Amino acid sequence: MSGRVVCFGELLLRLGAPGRQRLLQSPQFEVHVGGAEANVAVSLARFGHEAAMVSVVPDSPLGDAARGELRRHGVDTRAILTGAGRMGLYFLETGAIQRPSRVLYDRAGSAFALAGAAPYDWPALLAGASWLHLSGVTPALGERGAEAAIVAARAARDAGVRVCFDGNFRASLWQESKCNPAPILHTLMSLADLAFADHRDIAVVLGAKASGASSDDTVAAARLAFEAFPNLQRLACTRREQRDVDHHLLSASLFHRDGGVLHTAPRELHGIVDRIGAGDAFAAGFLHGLLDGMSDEDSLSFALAAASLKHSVPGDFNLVSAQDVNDLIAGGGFHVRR
Ligand SMILES: O=C(O)C(=O)C[C@H](O)[C@H](O)COP(=O)(O)O
Repeated sequence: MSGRVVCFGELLLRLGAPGRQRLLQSPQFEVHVGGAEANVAVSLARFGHEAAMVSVVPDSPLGDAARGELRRHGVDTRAILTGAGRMGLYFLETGAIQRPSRVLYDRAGSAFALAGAAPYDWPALLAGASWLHLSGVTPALGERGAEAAIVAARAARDAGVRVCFDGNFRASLWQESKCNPAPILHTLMSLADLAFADHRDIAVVLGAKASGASSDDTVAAARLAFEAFPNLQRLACTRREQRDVDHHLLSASLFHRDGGVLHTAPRELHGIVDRIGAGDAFAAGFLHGLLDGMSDEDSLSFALAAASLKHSVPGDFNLVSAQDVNDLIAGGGFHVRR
């Protein structure tokens, strides 16, 4: 069992300070293409699925390069349109010892944010799709982004295409947008069949009702989400415990509308190379499980292993195959494979 997955969101360029340097400590940046939903599209394509990206980039060498990078990884890029505006950027400074990593967005006025809902012919784009994937990043770009995300999710529901929504709460973007996230995210969650959200995302949407849910009480937050959102069938999240900047424990939970709850054992991640994109790798891993007809337990285990492997790969994309993930699950060890 497989199916086409349509991912909708902004393509970004990441400009990362090399190694563990501070931003602009030296005159170089390492450039990677990213963006939450594009990261999911690349993972799914690498896992063997038909993944299409729907977006708008500027008609410029930067937009062309970003589109080309997705195509190189097997994503269907025919619905990456061009429009007026700039390329969205983010700057990354990777932390070390007691200095945390920092992301600085520079994406106001991007072609994607300016485009709003207008350019997309959703019935055509969704034809033959089994899922639409989108995230809380798009509505955080401002009123036009919020409208675009809601129109896309409604079109998917109207077309009988399941909606996968990743909360991806970005406080700095919401602040800049001057919009109130709660009602917009509430609408999007109400359209989703599958959501990636933890107790903090749920508290943003449901306010005081869920804010009592501590990190030990994601179960209660999930219950509130199922009450509030009748279309929601499954809710998944990761939990990260940081031992130090390069040593984390990553585990995952899955909640099902029928009351089923699954928690994985933590995976221990030492010597982290790059954690950005691990949440997107998790979402793609879980979707892969569902598309391949795996049980919820196996899908969750695959998703966690995929997210864990992302920590070993520089850049936003999780450049691993389903075989790499299955090898990790099988406990293949760390000998050089020859
Ligand atoms: O698209 C955006 O606005 C982004 O922030 C791009 C980020 O590279 C990914 O979304 C990473 O997110 P995680 O998987 O949670 O680490």
